[in-house]
Amino acid sequence: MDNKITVSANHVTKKFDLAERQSDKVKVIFKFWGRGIPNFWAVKGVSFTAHAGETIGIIGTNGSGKSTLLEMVAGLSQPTSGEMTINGSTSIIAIGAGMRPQLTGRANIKLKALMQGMSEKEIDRKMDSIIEFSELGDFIDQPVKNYSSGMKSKLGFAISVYSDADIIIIDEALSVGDPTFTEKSLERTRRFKKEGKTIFFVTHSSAQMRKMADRVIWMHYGSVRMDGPIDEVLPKYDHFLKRFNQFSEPERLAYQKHYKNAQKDFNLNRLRQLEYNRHILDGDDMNAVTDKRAWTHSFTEDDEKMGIISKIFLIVISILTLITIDKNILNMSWTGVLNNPRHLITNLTPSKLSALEKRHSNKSTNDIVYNQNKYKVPENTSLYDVSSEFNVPIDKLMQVNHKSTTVLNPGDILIIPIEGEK
Ligand SMILES: Nc1ncnc2c1ncn2[C@@H]1O[C@H](COP(=O)(O)OP(=O)(O)OP(=O)(O)O)[C@@H](O)[C@H]1O
Repeated sequence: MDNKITVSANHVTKKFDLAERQSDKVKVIFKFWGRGIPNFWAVKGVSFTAHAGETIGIIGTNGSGKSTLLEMVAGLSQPTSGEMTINGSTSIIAIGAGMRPQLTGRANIKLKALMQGMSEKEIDRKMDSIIEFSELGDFIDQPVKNYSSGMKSKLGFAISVYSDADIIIIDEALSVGDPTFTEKSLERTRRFKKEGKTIFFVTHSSAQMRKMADRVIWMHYGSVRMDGPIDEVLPKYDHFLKRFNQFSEPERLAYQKHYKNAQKDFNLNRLRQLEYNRHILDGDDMNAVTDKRAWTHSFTEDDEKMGIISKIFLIVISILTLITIDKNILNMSWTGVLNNPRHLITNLTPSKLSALEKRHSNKSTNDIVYNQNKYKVPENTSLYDVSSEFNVPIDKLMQVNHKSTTVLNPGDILIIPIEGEK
C-alpha cells in the first residue's frame, strides 16, 4: 500500500426527502414551502480516508447506509453536506448498476465502457476478453432484463475488470454468483490491490471479508460505528450480530425504530455540536481553528451554500416557467394565476395533466351538447378540481357560470354542464 490518498470523506451526509405526493416533491425544490416534509438522513456525517492499494470492507446491517455512501464515493450521487474528494477514476460493480435492461449484454458493455472513458477502438479490442471473463456465452446477445442477478453481476464484474479504474467499488456483487466465478473475481480483485488500486468491498459474508479486506468500516444507521483493522472490527461486529439476532421480534423492531427515528430527527447543527465536542474531548484547541468559515461550511447543506441572489434568481425563473406552462398548456388567465398561485403546482399533478390532455386530444368543446346539473362548492375547491371531478372543460365551466377566475367560494352553487345527447 502506498500513501497516496485516493478518497477523502469529511463529515459527509446524505439526506433523502420522504415526500410522497407529487406536489410535495415540487415543494422540496423550493426550500421555503418544503419545510414540513420529513427527511431521512441515510448518512450522518461520515469521515474517512482511503489510500492506493488498500481494500476497505464496508459492513453493517441492512439499511445502514453502505450503498448510499459508496454511491457518493463512485460519484453517482452528491453529498448533502460535507466533502467527498475523489482522486482518480471510479468503477462501481453492483447488481445491475448502470445497466440498461432493454439492451443486450454486448450493448451494455459498450455503453458502460464508453461512459468510463474507453475509446471505441479500445472497446473493440477488449470486447472478446470481457465476454470471455463474464462466462455469459450466447446470452451476451440477450437483453439484460432476461438475466438472473448472478448473470448481471458477472457482466458488471467483467466490464470493471477491463475498465482500469483507480477506485473499484464492489457492492455485494459477489454474493450472488456461483462459487467458481466468485473465486475468480476475488483473485482478480487481489491483483487490483497489488496494482495499487483502492477497493471498497461490501459483502454480508464474513469469510469473503476476511479473505479480501485489510481494514473495515462498520456502518450503523448512517454513522461509522468502527473503522479499523479487520481483526479489531470484525469480532466486535460478529458479537453485535449475535446479540441482535438473539433479540425477540418486538425488541428488534424497537431497536430499529429507535435508530430510524434518530435518522429522521438528525440535523446538521447537532452534527456540528457533536464534532465540536469530540474535538474538545480529543484536547484540540478549537479557538485555533483558523478557517472558521470552512468549518461552518462543512456543516451546511450544499444548496444552502448558494448565495441569496442566486436563490432568488432561481426561484423567479422557476415561477416564470410554471406560469408559462400553466398559461400555455392549461390556458389559465393571468388573473387566474395571480388570484390562486397554489394552482401553479397543483395543476401539474399527473392526474390533472392527463385529464386535460385527454380532453384536449379527444374532442373539441363545441362538438358537445350539455345538460345541466347543480353543484355546491365545498371548501378548498377550485374550478380546476371541479373540472377534473366532472370531466368538464374549464372554459366551458367558466362560460356557463359567467366566471372570469378559477377561484371558488365555499357554498357557491355551480352549474355543471353534463355531456348529453346531441
Ligand atoms: N432514495 C431514497 N429515498 C429515501 N430513503 C432512501 C433512499 N435510498 C436509500 N434510502 C434509505 O437509506 C437507508 C440506507 O440505505 P442503503 O441502501 O444505503 O443501505 P445498505 O446498508 O446498503 O443496505 P443493504 O445491506 O440492505 O443493501 C435505508 O434506510 C434506505 O431505506
